[in-house]
Amino acid sequence: MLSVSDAFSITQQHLLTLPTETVSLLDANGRVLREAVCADRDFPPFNRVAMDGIGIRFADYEAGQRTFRVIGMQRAGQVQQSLTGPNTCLEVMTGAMLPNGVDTVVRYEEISITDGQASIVVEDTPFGPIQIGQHIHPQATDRRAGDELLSIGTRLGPSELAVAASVGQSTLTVTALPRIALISTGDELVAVADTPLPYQIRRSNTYMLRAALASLGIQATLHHIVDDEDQLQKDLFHLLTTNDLLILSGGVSAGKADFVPDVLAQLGVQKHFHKIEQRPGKPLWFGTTASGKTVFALPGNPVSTVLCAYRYVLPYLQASLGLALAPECYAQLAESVVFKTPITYFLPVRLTSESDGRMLAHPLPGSGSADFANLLAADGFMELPADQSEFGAGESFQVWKTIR
Ligand SMILES: Nc1nc2c(c(=O)[nH]1)N[C@H]1C(S)=C(S)[C@@H](COP(=O)(O)OP(=O)(O)OC[C@H]3O[C@@H](n4cnc5c(N)ncnc54)[C@H](O)[C@@H]3O)O[C@H]1N2
Ligand code: MOO
Ligand SMILES: [Mg+2]
Repeated sequence: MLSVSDAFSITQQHLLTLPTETVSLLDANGRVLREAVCADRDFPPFNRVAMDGIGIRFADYEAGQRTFRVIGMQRAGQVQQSLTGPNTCLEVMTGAMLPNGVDTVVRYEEISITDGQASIVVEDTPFGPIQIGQHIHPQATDRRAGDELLSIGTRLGPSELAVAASVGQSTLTVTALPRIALISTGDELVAVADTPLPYQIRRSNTYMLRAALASLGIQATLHHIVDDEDQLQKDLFHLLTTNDLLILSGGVSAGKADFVPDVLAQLGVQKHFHKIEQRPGKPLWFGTTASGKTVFALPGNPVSTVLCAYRYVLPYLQASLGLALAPECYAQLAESVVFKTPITYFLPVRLTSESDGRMLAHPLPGSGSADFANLLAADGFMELPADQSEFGAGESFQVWKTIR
């Protein structure tokens, strides 16, 4: 059987090829950028006044002058003005262009203005003694015109959208989102609004998957297929033609109604693996078609479905969209754990961050891969390696965080 890391690599070698599309800046939040965004002007584009007050010539101040005749006002959004004559000043506002001849700004808090004369009354300011160049944000000190501000593969969030707006990008080229169908299978599963008979349960896995995919901005559709081989074949054939990715749950293990692997083979989906040395989620099935479609068939036990979604499916989609994989997260076990089976064990954990900077993982073993209520308290799964069976308190391992 396949190790977790080999299974992961295989999925990453068969990514979806997604086209680009152009979206409005207003619709770009959460999307993955496919074009470099460069500065069309310097940042800031002019010497910018950074405090409300007066603009003076430092040489006047250095020569002992403390009172300056106010000859006008330079507000934000006005064409640049000029300081004329010695011992004069202009009132200047934050965001304005620095007037010609001004090299120092003194805040209103440090001056008083009477009869058109501004006098400096506070010399020892919270920023220190008055200095040449103070409270001026010089042109191009942040970025230069032509600098690359956002690179291909950046996920667009609030800061990125502000930068894109400031350089005039009313539209952006991003990765198109894949069309994804989430398919529950099983005769025992009824709709959420139905009242289950004693031998039935309501389907829940596809709702979990839909919410997890929404974290990537993907709105997947929900489907259900009963445990009937012909029906499964008919419905999956149709869903394969109208989607880029199918994510199934259930029907992939050893039961007499577990038709999914056979039906996928009949439909020409090439199997890359079935079963991984892991718990939960052992019977995971992964394959692709000649036309570039992908199928993940996740084990139906809800905790297995959750683990496979976070450990394989979400990283698969991140990489397909052109995103770098999320940084690895590690934590120390808060108490010792024993797991004797020589397979990777994904232990549900609650995380706490300690005042000494450590992240602690508190085990929440629960009662197995059907106990999905146990995940309500979990922040993720700690990946305990297959070649170890005793895991001591304080030992550090990788954690796959779930969305909470
Ligand atoms: N003889 C063996 N039996 C089983 C093995 C095995 O290796 N040999 N593997 C076990 C493991 S591990 C898992 S995990 C499950 C996987 O089962 P399937 O993927 O075939 O899923 P089902 O049989 O359809 O259902 C299993 C379980 O999950 C519930 N389920 C399914 N779908 C949903 C859904 N959408 N929402 C909520 N719950 C769902 C279903 O009712 C069953 O209780 O197989 C073991 N057996
Ligand atoms: O892996 Mo199954 O997921 O152990 O129940
Ligand atoms: Mg089964």
